[in-house]
Amino acid sequence: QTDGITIPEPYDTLFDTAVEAYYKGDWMTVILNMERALKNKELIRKIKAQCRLACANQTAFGQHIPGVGLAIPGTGAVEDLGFFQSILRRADCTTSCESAKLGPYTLHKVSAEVDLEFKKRTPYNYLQVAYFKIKKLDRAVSAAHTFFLANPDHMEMKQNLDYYKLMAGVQDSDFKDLEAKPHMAAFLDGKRLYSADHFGRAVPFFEKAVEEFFPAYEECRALCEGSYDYDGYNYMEYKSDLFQSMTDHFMQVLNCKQNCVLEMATIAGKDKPFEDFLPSLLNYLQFSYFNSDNYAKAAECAKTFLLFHPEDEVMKQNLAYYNVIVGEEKAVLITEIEVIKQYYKKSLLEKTLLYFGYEIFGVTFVDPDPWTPADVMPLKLREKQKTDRETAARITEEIGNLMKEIETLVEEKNKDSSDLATIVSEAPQADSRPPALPAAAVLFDNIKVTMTSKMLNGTERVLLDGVTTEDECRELHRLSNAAAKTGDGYRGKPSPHSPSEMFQGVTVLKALKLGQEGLVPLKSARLFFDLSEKVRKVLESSFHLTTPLYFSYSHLVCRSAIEEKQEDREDLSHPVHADNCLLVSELNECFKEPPAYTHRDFSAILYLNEDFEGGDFIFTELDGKTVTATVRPTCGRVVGFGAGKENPHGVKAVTKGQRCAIALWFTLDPRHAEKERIQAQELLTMFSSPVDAEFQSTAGDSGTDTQAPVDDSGAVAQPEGSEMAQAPVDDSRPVAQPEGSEMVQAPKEEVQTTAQVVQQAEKQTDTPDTSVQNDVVPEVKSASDTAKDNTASKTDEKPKPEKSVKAKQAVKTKPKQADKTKPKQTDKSKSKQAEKTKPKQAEKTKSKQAEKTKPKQAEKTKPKQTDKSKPKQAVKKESTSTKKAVKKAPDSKEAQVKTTDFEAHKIEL
Ligand SMILES: O=C(O)CCC(=O)C(=O)O
Ligand SMILES: [Fe+2]
Repeated sequence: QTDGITIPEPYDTLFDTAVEAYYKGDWMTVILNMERALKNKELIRKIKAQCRLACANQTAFGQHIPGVGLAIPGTGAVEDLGFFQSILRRADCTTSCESAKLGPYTLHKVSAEVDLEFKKRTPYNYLQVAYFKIKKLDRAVSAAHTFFLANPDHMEMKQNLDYYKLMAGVQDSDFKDLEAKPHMAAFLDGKRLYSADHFGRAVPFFEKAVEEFFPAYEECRALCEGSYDYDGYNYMEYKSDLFQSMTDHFMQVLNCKQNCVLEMATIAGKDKPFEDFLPSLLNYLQFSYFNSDNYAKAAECAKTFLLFHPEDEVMKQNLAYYNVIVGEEKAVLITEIEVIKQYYKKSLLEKTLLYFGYEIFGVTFVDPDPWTPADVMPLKLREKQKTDRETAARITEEIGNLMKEIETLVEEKNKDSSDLATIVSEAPQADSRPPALPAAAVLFDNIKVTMTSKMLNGTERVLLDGVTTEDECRELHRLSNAAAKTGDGYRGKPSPHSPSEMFQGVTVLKALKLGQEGLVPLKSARLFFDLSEKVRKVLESSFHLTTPLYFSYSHLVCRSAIEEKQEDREDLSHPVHADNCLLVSELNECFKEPPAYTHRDFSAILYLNEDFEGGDFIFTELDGKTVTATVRPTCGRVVGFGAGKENPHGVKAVTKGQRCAIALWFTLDPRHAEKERIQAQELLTMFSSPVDAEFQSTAGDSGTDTQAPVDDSGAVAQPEGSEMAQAPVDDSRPVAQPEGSEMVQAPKEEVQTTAQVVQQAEKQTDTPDTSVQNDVVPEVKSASDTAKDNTASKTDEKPKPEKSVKAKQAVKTKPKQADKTKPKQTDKSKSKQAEKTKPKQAEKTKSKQAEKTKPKQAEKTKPKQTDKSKPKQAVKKESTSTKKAVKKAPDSKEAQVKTTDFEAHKIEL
């Protein structure tokens, strides 16, 4: 506390306290601290923005050049000093304002990790659980809703929400977005009404959206005036002179400010901001005004829209139409909306400066707006971009040719059907390397290398065939289904990756346990164990490893298409991800840091069947979209690959039938060798001891079918390799929350020791549903491991961002989704032109003149007119308007392009 002002407590500390309390089940402390963390974060944001905006007012530079809004510091040495004087005063003002209200700068600096948690709305995930536990349902619901909006792929939260909807005492109004940005909330409300043709009712919402846009925009911009980001520079070596360093920092700030447009246009949980937000908003508003007979306002909006898109034919025609109705005299007095005009001018000027910085200093500027006139970009840059585009096109063509050559090569190679031994002996080996482990070919002579890294267009990739026999495939397929019947690692939940598929998984230890209990044939469980060992050896050999691979995790897993959920399906069965790093496809980066399983070095999938549709395995580039190779699963085929960033991969939607495979992850580091594997080995040794011989035979006889209620805990089950531990919902899901089961579900058990795992596995039969949090176990650690990284793993224990979310989102940009939310404008703009003689328009037009000349155009944007439009008239105009609509319509179809991209460079096997 200073001078009666209370300095807000840092929100990262509050967050940590809340998380700690969560694991102790101290719900009140969770709520108190998490709510305060959210409040303080917002408060700090507000204070900073207010300080900077107020100081900008107090220490504005010079006069404004009329019509441009550019400040001039003056001319001559004395005025130059005046300029710097203003700078000093501004610095004094903001620094003292901020430090008086917030304390020292470092107090509120948070790590990128914490920042990400708040961006992902993780606090609401904790709050949801805490409020649920203390029976504050309305709060739990709004927290759940708020979280889900930003994490729409979160299946657990979806289930919670579905559950809440059915609960007594929960109101529709409880489903609130607690983080809604007022302008976006108003816009979305308006858009909903608009889509339902309630134009008049949409007007106040769109108006509010415009009104709320600017304060939020200014706040966002003020927050850009932070410290210089030395990213990419060595701070110690950074030696720019006064003006260069001022320029560097200023360019960064200006870039950030320009990008506020995108922040304003971002909708929680959507991967792409709303395109061309402000002009689109004006477009919606003009048409809503038109339909509410407010032609002057419609004209004002149309005029303002034309600032951004002066060549837009439809809007020009609309404006002409409105002008006629309003009357030319009044029409000339209608001007663009002032605040938007200023915005436009300022933004253009900023772009000019940024392009200057780009051209002269090489500070990259990617224009966030689609409306910038071409000549704002300096000629040289334009030419450079043109050459770059041409080069890119040429490279694409060359790659295409190369691919063809490769394909021919592949065909030829396949003819030779080279076996592993040849490949191994051909492979270049560094002289200094110790001799490779024994070649798998020596051990297993039926195995063929079908494709090498090169053929698969990547590095550390291999495709092997003949690893198992048809009989073995069938046996393991049966095992998977038998194990699933007794309960799978996913508790009968649908796939954690796609709502259109069912997932079932079983680990080696789980299978052996089931075998021991006589619920599945022990022989099959043993086969599972043996085959995974075989793959391990083959992989060591294929990659010419000189040190052994250790198992990190093994999983027999099936994905089944849910028949009635296949229509209009656009998602993948398994979103593109990498197995040991967090893929952020937007950045073309993969971060090798927790919660990724960073110790995983190699992955292999052994396929067991092919009688299903879809389900191809794909390798992509780091963008998560460009497919570099496709593998069709088939019995006995293994795709092996390095688990890192060089191998982003995913699984295409399984649209019919069931796809089964053994997924294996390996590490080179013996310290990370899977403890469960050792347990499994011990069990196997025990089974083969004479004492158990009798038991074994009964187990074998018991067949695959059983009615016995068996725990489905899959105590060690873990979501797919790439998937990280999930949020607390997992263990607190209201559905999974019978009183008394609390102990088992306590979050602190989330990370289990091997001892616990085994104990739990042993208790299985009498605890039918103890599995709740088991499949969120990030990694089974030994007791000593757990103790060892107790401090470090504090963050590990937090609900973790789902690793593949980003990749998922990137892949998900689907045409249909875009369509769903589309206003009918695209259709409308098509139809308008054709609509010349429409009854509605005739009715609406107030003057004869108007009727004669304008109706068609205004009508263009009308909903539902498509049907009515006259074929002949439509033909010619429609083609142009369609194009335009695609470009300018608020929800453009651009997303479609992505899906096509996704198929690029595909090599089918
Ligand atoms: O099943 C497959 O083909 C791949 C699965 C995968 O990539 C994973 O589980 O990490
Ligand atoms: Fe994977």
